[in-house]
Amino acid sequence: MGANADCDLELAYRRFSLALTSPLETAAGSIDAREGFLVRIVDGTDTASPTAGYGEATPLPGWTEPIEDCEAALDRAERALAGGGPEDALEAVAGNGAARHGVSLALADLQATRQATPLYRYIGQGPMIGRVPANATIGDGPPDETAHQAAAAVQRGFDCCKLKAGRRSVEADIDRVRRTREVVGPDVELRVDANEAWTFEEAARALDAVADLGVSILEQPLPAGALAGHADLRERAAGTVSIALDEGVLEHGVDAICEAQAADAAILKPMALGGIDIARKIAAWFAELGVTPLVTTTIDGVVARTGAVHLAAAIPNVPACGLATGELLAEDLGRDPVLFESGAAVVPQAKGLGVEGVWQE
Ligand SMILES: O=C(O)CCC(=O)c1ccccc1C(=O)O
Ligand SMILES: [Mg+2]
Repeated sequence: MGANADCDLELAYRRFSLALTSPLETAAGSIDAREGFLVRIVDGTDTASPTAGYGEATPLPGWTEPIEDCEAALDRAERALAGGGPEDALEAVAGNGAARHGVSLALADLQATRQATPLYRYIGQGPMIGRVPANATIGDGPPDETAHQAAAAVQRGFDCCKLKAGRRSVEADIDRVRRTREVVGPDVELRVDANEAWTFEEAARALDAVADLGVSILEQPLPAGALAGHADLRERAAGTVSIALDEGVLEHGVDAICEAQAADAAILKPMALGGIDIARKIAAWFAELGVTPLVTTTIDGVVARTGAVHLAAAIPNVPACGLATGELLAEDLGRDPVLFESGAAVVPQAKGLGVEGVWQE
């Protein structure tokens, strides 16, 4: 594809590092900082008041390409956009989840901004949405700390908490959930995410216990490869607890998961899937086949987090999503346009993403 005569798009990116206030403990390891690239695409033909779009490429080990590959892909995209157009830039980052996320988000933000449309309406063509429900994210800490953090989240207005699990024995995790249920009471939704930690026998024990504790979703109890195992857990749960796949979504894709009847819900991480455009199509496909799509960040900066909020707003009737992760960061790329009120993210209604002031010269 040749250069587009109507526009002269220029891509630039810069590296950042954001510390977490305290490490997020998970069964797959501890996350203590997030390093990535802020992406900007400017239309150079608009010399009077240049329009810009912003994206973020924040790789996470085990979930996306390594940061070196991400940088190399962004470098290719910069040259592809200068010598060609948007399609060439997207082709240059294909297969690199984080890099494609950054470039596609910057392009979508630019286009939605030009059309004076909030990003979620630009990508979804759907109705106006005021808020999307969100869960609080609670790390895999000791029982007291877990219960205390959940109680504090409820104090801040959340009515859904997702507890990370799987670093301890199943019995210790059941104790963590029991203590948490005791302090938050019966009306708060509790979910458990084991990040692939358990054997089938362990997962079955955990499932029976968390069912009695009123847990709504058990996320990725078994390794990603275990499609039949998750299908067996679904049968065992018999509708009491929903089984969600997260790592398994990346490994198997929509059709294999639905065919195996391995999930009630699917966790979609736009950073890992390659962008909110791709994630939105996957969400619609899952929904069509009766699996409930959910959105979560990978503990990203404000640009990617806000992109995830727009994605969630483009999914009809989305349940509580893992969007409230900005509070885990000690620093950010700029001011957060998303407020949380009564456990819901207030969706920005300004044009584009609605993120401003992230690219100081
Ligand atoms: O869903 C949430 O509440 C926040 C996101 C989250 O838990 C997460 C963040 C980074 C990497 C993996 C995961 C996960 O869901 O497994
Ligand atoms: Mg998960």
